[in-house]
Amino acid sequence: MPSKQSQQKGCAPVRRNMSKEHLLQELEALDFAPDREPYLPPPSPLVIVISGPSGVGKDATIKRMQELGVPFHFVVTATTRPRRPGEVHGKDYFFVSLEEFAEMIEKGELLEYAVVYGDYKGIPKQQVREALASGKDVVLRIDVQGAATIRKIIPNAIFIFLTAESEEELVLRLMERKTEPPDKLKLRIATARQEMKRLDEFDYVVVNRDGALDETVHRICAIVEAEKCRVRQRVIEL
Ligand SMILES: Nc1ncnc2c1ncn2[C@@H]1O[C@H](COP(=O)(O)OP(=O)(O)OP(=O)(O)O)[C@@H](O)[C@H]1O
Ligand SMILES: Nc1nc2c(ncn2[C@@H]2O[C@H](COP(=O)(O)O)[C@@H](O)[C@H]2O)c(=O)[nH]1
Repeated sequence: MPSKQSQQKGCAPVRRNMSKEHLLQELEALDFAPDREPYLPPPSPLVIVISGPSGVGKDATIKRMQELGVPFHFVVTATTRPRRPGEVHGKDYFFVSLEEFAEMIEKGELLEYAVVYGDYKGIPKQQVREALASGKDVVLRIDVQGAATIRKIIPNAIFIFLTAESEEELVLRLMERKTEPPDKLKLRIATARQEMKRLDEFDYVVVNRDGALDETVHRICAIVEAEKCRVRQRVIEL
């Protein structure tokens, strides 16, 4: 820690009292022109996969990130699942018919697709490409089997596993959400048990604690920030 005296004398930052223009003029007088190019290129856009069992809070987390103005493109996936009350076409999902989904598969428009709890779900390839081309980070919200597929296609993506603190907490969240009848809810819990065993396939795990959504968002942002400071950037090729 420098003493007060050294801060006042020798260590005071030079530029505080002089304009950049003035300093550049001084350099010019010395016949020295520093390179104006930035030392580093801007960090590469990232693909961030947010996965984990049904009901852990993937959607709630992403929505909160959007509310807080975290910059990223959320990929709206396509599904044959019937729309739930309050869900918006083009915002939560692209709700399509079975025939439309089959056509998307046939035309090669989906980066990944799977049957999730009896309905088709898939990631529109073009959306991911366009967002990355515009320099935006891309967030994919998918189930654990989908994350495994994406790891094969985009090995340099960041894989974040979101979990609740316990199975009990997960069940309570799903029950409170009231979106599934009891038999379907049981299937989601049974699937969650299997999915928890695949934690090892992920790069990061974040516990979405009860009532602590902002803490979850903070952790995810911290992961992304750290990734942007990597010396060897993750390069995404699609
Ligand atoms: N940290 C939290 N504390 C309390 N409740 C939460 C928390 N995070 C999410 N929830 C609630 O839990 C329920 C499930 O959350 P959400 O729908 O986001 O889960 P999900 O992982 O996206 O589920 P699915 O995979 O089925 O789409 C919602 O009612 C949500 O408001
Ligand atoms: N493999 C994929 N999983 C997806 C995709 N879009 C959403 N999901 C996941 O499905 C489950 C169930 O979602 P719900 O809205 O019916 O509750 C959940 O884990 C989603 O993240 C996708 O394109 N591919």
